[in-house]
Amino acid sequence: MDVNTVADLPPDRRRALFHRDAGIDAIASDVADIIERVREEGDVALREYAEEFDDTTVGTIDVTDTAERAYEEIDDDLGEAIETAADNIEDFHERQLPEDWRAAFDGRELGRRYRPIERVGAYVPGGGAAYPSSALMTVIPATVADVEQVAVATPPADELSPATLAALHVAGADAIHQVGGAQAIAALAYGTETVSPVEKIVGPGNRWVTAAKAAVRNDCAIDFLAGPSEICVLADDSATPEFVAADLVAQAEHDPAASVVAVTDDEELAENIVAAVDRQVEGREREETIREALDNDASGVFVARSMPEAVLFCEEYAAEHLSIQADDDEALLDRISNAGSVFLGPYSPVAAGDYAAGPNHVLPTGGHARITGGLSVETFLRSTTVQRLSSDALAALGDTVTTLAEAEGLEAHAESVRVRDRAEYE
Ligand SMILES: NC(=O)c1ccc[n+]([C@@H]2O[C@H](COP(=O)([O-])OP(=O)(O)OC[C@H]3O[C@@H](n4cnc5c(N)ncnc54)[C@H](O)[C@@H]3O)[C@@H](O)[C@H]2O)c1
Ligand SMILES: N[C@H](CO)Cc1c[nH]c[nH+]1
Ligand SMILES: [Zn+2]
Repeated sequence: MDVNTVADLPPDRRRALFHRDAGIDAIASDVADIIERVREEGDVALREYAEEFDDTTVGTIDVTDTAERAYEEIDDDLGEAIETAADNIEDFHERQLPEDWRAAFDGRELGRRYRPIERVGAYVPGGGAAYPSSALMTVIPATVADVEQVAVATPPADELSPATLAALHVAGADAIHQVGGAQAIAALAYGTETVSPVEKIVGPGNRWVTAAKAAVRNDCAIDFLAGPSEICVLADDSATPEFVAADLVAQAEHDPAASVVAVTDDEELAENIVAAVDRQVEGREREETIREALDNDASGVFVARSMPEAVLFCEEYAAEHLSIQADDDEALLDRISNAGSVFLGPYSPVAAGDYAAGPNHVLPTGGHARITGGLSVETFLRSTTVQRLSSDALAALGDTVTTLAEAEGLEAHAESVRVRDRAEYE
């Protein structure tokens, strides 16, 4: 991990940072082949890919009935942690449920109503580490939205993670399939003998999962691209280097393709963050993954000439997670628009939000925070508008509609209004 000056960043480094893609584009054609094979060969392909990519032989793909037992058998401490996290996530997401509404607009009765999508697929990662937290983060908002069928795909293993299965039980998953990577996304999008196709796929994953979501999105809705993890820490001289470093190392631990950056106006702090990172990485269980992530071109510590310049850097980077560790964090927050989730102050480590604070940890990566927020109850709802016009309200609007219809050359549209103005139909 190196220290760089924001003002002197060469164009290729700016591209690596601000147009980062975590290696997703490079595997698009391999992913297309995997998807094609799953569409042609169904479960046979899923089993063969499990041997090839997950190094395991899959017996039954549908493992739904193992979740309850896993929940009963896990340690009490783990069970309690899952329940506490689940309660906090549920509380936060219940606040997001929108109300149907109707209102009068000059005689026009207009409104909006919300209904859940019927069949949703949730991807719960599990290649390098098990992700019971992602089980809670994907399935709970779907159940809060009242989705009828939530089908989960999670990578196969000789022994599936009991914590993930237990979390899926607590969250209320309806079906659980052991299938991972691009093949899981293909199975959820198009169906196989065992996996029923869904209407929308949600959830995070590595670059294989993310590239596959991008590839199927014309045939099956997706939430957004939630790929290898990212963090940007915006810090001033009040920040504690050990805290900043710990947050960078934590997100680096997810994936060699993770992007972890810190930006500050204080050169000494930048040097101290790098030194603290070095101290913290040494001897870590996932040291190799962390080092690769820290050393990739989309990671680094950056020195800006001022805090406004540091804020601009954050806006351009558009992080999945933005941590603000600075004196006037609320004033800095006011100037930020592009971030999946913002963590304010020294005692709000991203890891708290990853697991248990309540907000969703499935968040847009690769700069997609410029255009979308993270997973929410709304992700699982579709809205329908409703309109009722009285004859007076239609009469009041008639000239506007017919004039615009004629301007568009759509005479039948105009006539469908005029016909209602004739006495014989009353
Ligand atoms: N953005 C978010 O909201 C968010 C949230 C949680 C986790 N994540 C990310 O999820 C990811 C989890 O990654 P993971 O790898 O542990 O689990 P994963 O479940 O995402 O991926 C594992 C699967 O990848 C496939 N795969 C691996 N190597 C392959 C290859 N060479 N060719 C084809 N397929 C291959 C395998 O099929 C395997 O089942 C990390 O990148 C983490 O940062 C993101
Ligand atoms: N930081 C991840 C999102 O990028 C979420 C997570 C799950 N477990 C630990 N962390
Ligand atoms: Zn994390």
